[in-house]
Amino acid sequence: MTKTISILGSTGSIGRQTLDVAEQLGLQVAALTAHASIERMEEQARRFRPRLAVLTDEAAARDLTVRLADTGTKVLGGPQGLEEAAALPEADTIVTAVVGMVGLRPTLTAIREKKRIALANKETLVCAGELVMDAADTYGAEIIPVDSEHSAIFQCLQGCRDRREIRRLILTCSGGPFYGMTCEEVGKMTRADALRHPNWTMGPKITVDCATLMNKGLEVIEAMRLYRLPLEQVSVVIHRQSIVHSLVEYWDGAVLAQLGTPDMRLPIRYAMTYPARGESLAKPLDLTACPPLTFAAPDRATFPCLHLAEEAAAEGGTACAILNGANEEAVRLFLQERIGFYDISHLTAKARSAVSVVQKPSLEDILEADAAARRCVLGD
Ligand SMILES: NC(=O)C1=CN([C@@H]2O[C@H](COP(=O)(O)OP(=O)(O)OC[C@H]3O[C@@H](n4cnc5c(N)ncnc54)[C@H](OP(=O)(O)O)[C@@H]3O)[C@@H](O)[C@H]2O)C=CC1
Ligand SMILES: CC(=O)[C@@H](O)[C@H](O)COP(=O)(O)O
Ligand SMILES: [Mn+2]
Repeated sequence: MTKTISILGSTGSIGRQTLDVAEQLGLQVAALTAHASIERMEEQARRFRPRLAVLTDEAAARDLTVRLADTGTKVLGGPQGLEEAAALPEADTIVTAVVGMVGLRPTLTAIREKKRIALANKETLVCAGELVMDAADTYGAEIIPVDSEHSAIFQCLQGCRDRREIRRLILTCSGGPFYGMTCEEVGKMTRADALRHPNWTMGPKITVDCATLMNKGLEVIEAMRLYRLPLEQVSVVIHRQSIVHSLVEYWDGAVLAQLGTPDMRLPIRYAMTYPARGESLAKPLDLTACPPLTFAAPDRATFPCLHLAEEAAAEGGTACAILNGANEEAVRLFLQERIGFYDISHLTAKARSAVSVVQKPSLEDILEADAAARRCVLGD
């Protein structure tokens, strides 16, 4: 059971909900980090009194130092601050809630420090999942998934003593805001349209990934790495209501599912209280009041990002880091309204064709693959 946390990405959607859970469970907070959200960070630091507050943007960190001068909180600037936060001895649990593969180095640091890692930052596992899981085994660090589907699977695997009993994992997928549209209709969708997720309120990058279905592709890779299963044992089903969070099918035909209202505080809380369960303060799921639960096959032709991710997963090596780096840059351009919706999949496919894949990669190979993919998307 967690007593003291540090949160990497405390000002974001997962970070803020983690602080709500921390308050409810009475946890201490050792460190908070963000990129440039000065006001939100000042408010959080005054409320939770961490020993360390980090803003990776140096100018923002200088401003925060002045603002927090009357508190006992030390302020650091720059990306290396994330690793300092991940290594702080007071924290037993590090919540990785930054967006993007910037979470990779601090996650490795936390693993070396044998922390419990409550992992929301899926891009880290997509780019370097094998390295991360091997390091966790070597150092004896626990990785508890926070992503709702992977938490659901983690919960359905409690009591499974032999992973060879699993026939397949079934990830549910809402289908996003453009479900059921034709390619022609989808091609006209704007930033504002893509940011309207049907069931979840999340940060902008993951919300766009849900609209392209890249989020589900990243989650397929995340599941393969977390549970060390091949692509053939990870499937996707459209479930518009986001009430069944994912399922595990065993070889004897039993299919176990975890259900709940779409509320990230449940998987966040479970990662803190595991193996025990805390109490939810939200309204319980009322099965008689919820809409009919439906299931359908995903449309990989209209949403090519899912297939792009599955192809990268099948190829292995640095293919997933290339996919992820290209997608991060393409989504950034889409959010800046500089490219259209289908340019995200086109640019990602272009980077996958242009950048060579290295098998059995080192950390340096992965970082280089990521950088090359980003250069390809930006035309550098
Ligand atoms: N939101 C959700 O419900 C879910 C999220 N996830 C995953 O969790 C992660 C976080 O998602 P979410 O909370 O939605 O994202 P948000 O965009 O809401 O928050 C991102 C956080 O990361 C910080 N950050 C952004 N860029 C950098 C950077 N370059 N260096 C350091 N810190 C940075 C932000 O700081 P600042 O505010 O200063 O920009 C903010 O604190 C993602 O990997 C996402 O896929 C998984 C499942 C559900
Ligand atoms: C809350 C969460 O875990 C998100 O990753 C969510 O799964 C997004 O929903 P879809 O990808 O199913 O649209
Ligand atoms: Mn998810």
